[in-house]
Amino acid sequence: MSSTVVSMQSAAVERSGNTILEGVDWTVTSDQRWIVLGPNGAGKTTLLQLAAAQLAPTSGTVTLLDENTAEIDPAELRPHIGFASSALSRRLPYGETVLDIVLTAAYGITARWKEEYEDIDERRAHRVLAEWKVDHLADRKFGELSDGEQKRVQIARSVMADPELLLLDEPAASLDLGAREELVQLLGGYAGSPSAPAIIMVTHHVEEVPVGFTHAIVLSGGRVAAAGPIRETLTSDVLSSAFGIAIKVKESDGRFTARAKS
Ligand SMILES: Nc1ncnc2c1ncn2[C@@H]1O[C@H](COP(=O)(O)OP(=O)(O)OP(=O)(O)O)[C@@H](O)[C@H]1O
Repeated sequence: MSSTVVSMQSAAVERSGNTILEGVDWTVTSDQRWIVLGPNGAGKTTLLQLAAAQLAPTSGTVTLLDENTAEIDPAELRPHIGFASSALSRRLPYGETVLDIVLTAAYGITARWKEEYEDIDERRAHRVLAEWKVDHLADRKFGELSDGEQKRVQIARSVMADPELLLLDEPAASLDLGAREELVQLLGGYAGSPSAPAIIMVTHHVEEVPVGFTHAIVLSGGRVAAAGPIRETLTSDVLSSAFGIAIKVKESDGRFTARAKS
């Protein structure tokens, strides 16, 4: 049975006197995989930060894994929430091995120091690396990997602690076509697994939406322009209105494309 993982009611975020998010009502359940889409500056990363317990709403409520984030130390929630973003990746020690990058996630730290790891952790790290097709790189230094390989290692790291919620901020950004397609396929396979956690993925491109993602939320100017089942939300009308340009969206075999209407 599915359970509610994220619940936001009238959530708003103000920063430096500017309203960045406003009136966000949103529920994510454990069996759902969400795409967050919207123009630059629409508030996508800010929404993800609310869902990661990295940011508290200025008003309204954000409940994560049954805990109101205003009433609990966010540090208690974070081990249950996997998060991969390029900002986080830049903080990873480039000289560490891929295996250590993933292993340290079991302890909520970024660099190996003097921890004694259990065999069971090491076996899980290899299993997770294999799941994201980077196990053969386990002994290589993280900083020496290609962008595509680093992205997959980051995701492996974010699922190492078996989170109940997985947040991905533009996981396919800057990847070439081959690396993007490889990642989108892996994400699709993962999203389709009943044992996967709830997933929320921010992207700029509908072409990056993996098969198996079930829902989408479209932001525009800090507000929810549309939210719901993916095929009802990633429509030409919704995206044309959110991006302010006539867009034609097509879906084929569970994958989406979008281009300006000529
Ligand atoms: N710390 C901050 N102080 C003031 N304004 C901020 C801060 N962080 C973000 N903003 C502003 O909030 C708005 C939303 O930012 P956010 O990064 O959430 O948008 P986004 O949809 O993820 O954008 P992008 O697609 O460009 O990554 C932007 O106008 C941004 O300039």
